Amino acid sequence: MFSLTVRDHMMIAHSFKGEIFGPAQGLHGATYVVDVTFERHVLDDNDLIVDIGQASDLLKEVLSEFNMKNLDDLPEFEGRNTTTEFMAQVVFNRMAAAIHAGRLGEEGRQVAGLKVTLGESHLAWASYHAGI
Ligand SMILES: Nc1nc2c(c(=O)[nH]1)N=C([C@H](O)[C@H](O)COP(=O)(O)OP(=O)(O)OP(=O)(O)O)CN2
Repeated sequence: MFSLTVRDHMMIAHSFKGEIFGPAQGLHGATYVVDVTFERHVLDDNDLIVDIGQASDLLKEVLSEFNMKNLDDLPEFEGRNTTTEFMAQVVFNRMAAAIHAGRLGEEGRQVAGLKVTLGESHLAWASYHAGI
């Protein structure tokens, strides 16, 4: 399996519900480093998994939905904790839907799997990884 990773980041604010979160129950900010790995069994005619520029543009567009937002204000996250791992799956779902919609072209549909990793600091990160 071939894999290619592009990186971007998003700055968000959020708060969590639950004693386990301690001080993070209050509103606080995070700058997530977001890595998306595209997996493919066979390279395309240009010997690419996906074009790095197109993949980077798509990731930036997906993250723009959340960048500089207070995630507590977004109705779709009501009742959930927008943890690092939760947001990794959210970004995964957005990327997978965009690829299925042809946003990386017909060749992009040959992407067999994605891994999305959100780094919340240099000490902790979480991923969601699945076939698409
Ligand atoms: N599995 C996860 N655990 C925690 C997440 C997360 O996204 N996934 N996030 C947080 C907070 O948002 C923040 O990043 C850290 O908060 P804080 O309470 O300061 O950190 P710790 O839990 O590491 O440390 P304490 O010793 O409990 O203060 C927290 N956890």
